[in-house]
Amino acid sequence: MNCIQKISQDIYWVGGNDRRLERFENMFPIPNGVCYNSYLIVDEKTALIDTVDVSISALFFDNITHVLNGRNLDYLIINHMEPDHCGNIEEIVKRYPSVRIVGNKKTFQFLEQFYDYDCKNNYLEINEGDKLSLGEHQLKFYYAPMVHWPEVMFTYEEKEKILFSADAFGTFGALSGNIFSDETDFNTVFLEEARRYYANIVGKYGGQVQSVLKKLSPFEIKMICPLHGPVWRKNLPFILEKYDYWSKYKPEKNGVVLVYASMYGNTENVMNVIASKLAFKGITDMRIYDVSKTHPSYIISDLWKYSHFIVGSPTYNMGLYYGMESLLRELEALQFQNRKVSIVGNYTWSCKSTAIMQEMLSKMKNIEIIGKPFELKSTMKREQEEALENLVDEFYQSII
Ligand SMILES: Cc1cc2nc3c(=O)[nH]c(=O)nc-3n(C[C@H](O)[C@H](O)[C@H](O)COP(=O)(O)O)c2cc1C
Repeated sequence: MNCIQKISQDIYWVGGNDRRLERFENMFPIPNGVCYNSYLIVDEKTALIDTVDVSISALFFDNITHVLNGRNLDYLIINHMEPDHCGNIEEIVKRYPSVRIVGNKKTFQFLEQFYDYDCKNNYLEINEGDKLSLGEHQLKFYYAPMVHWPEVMFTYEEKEKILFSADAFGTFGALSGNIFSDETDFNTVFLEEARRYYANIVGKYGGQVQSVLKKLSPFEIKMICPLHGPVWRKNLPFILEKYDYWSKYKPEKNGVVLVYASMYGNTENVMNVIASKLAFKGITDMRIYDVSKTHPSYIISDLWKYSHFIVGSPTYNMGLYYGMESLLRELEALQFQNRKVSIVGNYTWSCKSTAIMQEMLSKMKNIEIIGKPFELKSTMKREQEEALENLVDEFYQSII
């Protein structure tokens, strides 16, 4: 049974949800599932914009068949060649042998790398700014390299001023019937997941996102149709502003995330003491995470949101506790920048954690280390209280 949505007079959502998948990219937990969006434009010519993951192929073909209602599919536009959107190209060509597959040079290169099916005769290669007429609807193609793969392009529909934005402006989370973000309680249901999706998946490519935002700025956009999550129709400035902040690595909020590793609870204890002292001084809405408990994608998402953070970790095998090391490596790989941080190290016989955290953080762009790193020798002693108080003071002053 088909399950479609109309997003305008001639444009249909023919995607679907997956609430069974445990991890997106086999890495990121998705407790609220995910949706794969695909859009079908019905005009003098018909055009499908991207396909879906193979996990929902049966539903997808029910949807297309229903909307086409016996008509042929003339074009398949591939904005993004990642398998969660491309799993059905071969089946599309088998069902609609005359379909023209619209993509750029890199799209076709990737298509041939992933799939053996030879459909070269179907290719319609476009360049930046090329136009395709469907009748009343005119499509224009713009490259959006590394948002978040090199072949990515955006398709702009000129009549209704709709931007088909590939993975940009997407979010984790399945749809609950409502296709438009303004029909959802977006801030409660999706915002945290949209940030987690951005920070972890697109986060590394802030510069490229900024270039695309500049490229789009002269266009009038009435709707944004991403490949995951709800469609943006009202309140477009809200998501555009979020993207501007996220891609500039600009914190959305003055606030603190405390992240620690701890085996016996002593580093954890100091992090709690620091948070309590900051709370006493008036800092609100802090977040504390144990790297062994919380998936890094959630921690990274909050680090993207807040202006300040504190890291605490014991020494482990003359190195840094693995979970903390992995988190800091991931942040560096994501080009995380523009934050203020303080450090808490712990050890029993030879301290390495403090220096390693310092070194890893200093490799990141514009990460300012506040105060003298606070070091514990197994547990915090009374005579260290003044030093901790001083660090908290300095850290507090850097927030207000
Ligand atoms: C497997 C293992 C390796 C460790 N390696 C070191 C080390 O190389 N140097 C050191 O000084 N302490 C090392 N420690 C000790 C812890 O860093 C130390 O006890 C610390 O105080 C634990 O902090 P916590 O109470 O927050 O877990 C190691 C502990 C474990 C279990």
